[in-house]
Amino acid sequence: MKINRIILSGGGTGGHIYPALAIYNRMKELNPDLECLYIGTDKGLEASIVPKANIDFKSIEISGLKRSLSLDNIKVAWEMLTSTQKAKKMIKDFQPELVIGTGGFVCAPVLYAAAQLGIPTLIHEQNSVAGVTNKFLSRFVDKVATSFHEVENDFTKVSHKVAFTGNPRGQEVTNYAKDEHILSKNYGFNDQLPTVLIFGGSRGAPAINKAAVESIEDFAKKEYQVIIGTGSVHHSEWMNYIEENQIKIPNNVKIVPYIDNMPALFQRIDLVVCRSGATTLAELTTLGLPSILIPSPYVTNNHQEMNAIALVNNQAAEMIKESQLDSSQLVHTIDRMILDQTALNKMAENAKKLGTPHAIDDIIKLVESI
Ligand SMILES: CC(=O)N[C@H]1[C@@H](OP(=O)(O)OP(=O)(O)OC[C@H]2O[C@@H](n3ccc(=O)[nH]c3=O)[C@H](O)[C@@H]2O)O[C@H](CO)[C@@H](O)[C@@H]1O
Repeated sequence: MKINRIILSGGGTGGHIYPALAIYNRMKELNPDLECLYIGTDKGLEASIVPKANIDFKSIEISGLKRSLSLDNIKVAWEMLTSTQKAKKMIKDFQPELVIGTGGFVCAPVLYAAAQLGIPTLIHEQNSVAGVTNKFLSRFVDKVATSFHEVENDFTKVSHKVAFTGNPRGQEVTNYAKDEHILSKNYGFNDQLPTVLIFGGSRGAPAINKAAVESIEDFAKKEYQVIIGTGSVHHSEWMNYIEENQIKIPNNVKIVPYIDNMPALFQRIDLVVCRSGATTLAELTTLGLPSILIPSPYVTNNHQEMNAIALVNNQAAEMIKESQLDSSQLVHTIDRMILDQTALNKMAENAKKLGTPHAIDDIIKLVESI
């Protein structure tokens, strides 16, 4: 079956956006005539990530539904009404054959409008606990693709629509050719030395940034190199901190706001220190990358800790809780892991067993079954 026109929606954070782009990239590879419109909000990361991927981007306005009773929800209900009308117009103008949503509030009006117009719809849930938007939409869409079997508990009333596929980003990251010189070209590093990548999800994590920045003077004495991705909004704050505290950044440490080419960089990384957002974990597992996971304690139902535990239980990662994180704990754990190549290889192997290298193809099959 050839699909020539699709609308994608998903937003707020990278964890919702990159899976949508991964599906698009594969569908475009299979059908070069594919045309795509991405609907997001101007406030989410999609407003910068999607145009960079050369995909047409249109925005609507919608904020998050509060889980508790709140006057703000009246505003959200009003926005939902008006943005559904706006989304309907965009959908009628674009005439898609399929609409896919990958989570985040913006999907609610877009997928709801598409379902009302009778256009085939699919949503993808990345987490082990379903997001509010996906739970709401599951009643109206045709198919619900999942990445954890545990999430089926959140979709019991629509179990006939649910299918496990894994996270599309897992399949996408395996398609990148290895660039042996990416470390020297992009970071001025030695291409031969072990390299650690520290980042806190797509928006950055203050606690991880703090521990990493406070470790810089220790990192200076090490035989490995460290890239710290602070998250765009936090970068200037930490660079000011470094200047005010007269911390000298050594040659084996590089601090950047955001990494645009993560799949390419991952190929040359030996150990990752990061949050345990579901899309990041799909990448780490499919590539077989050892990691130290520091779950965000600020997410719905503590789902990042559950995500992390799934890896830890399979000896595919180590976990440090944010409450126990400081620079000495961080440096000590990195040292212990990076100096033990055999244990690192074993962890990589265990991680790979949890990967989802066929996720997109499984989603495409699911679409074809609608
Ligand atoms: C605080 C919060 O609500 N986090 C949620 C959000 O996280 P978040 O958006 O951080 O999601 P993930 O960790 O799942 O994915 C981040 C994505 O951004 C990429 N990346 C990150 C940093 C960078 O510099 N460059 C870059 O490309 C990663 O490679 C990955 O593809 O969505 C995830 C998927 O629904 C959830 O599991 C997380 O709990």
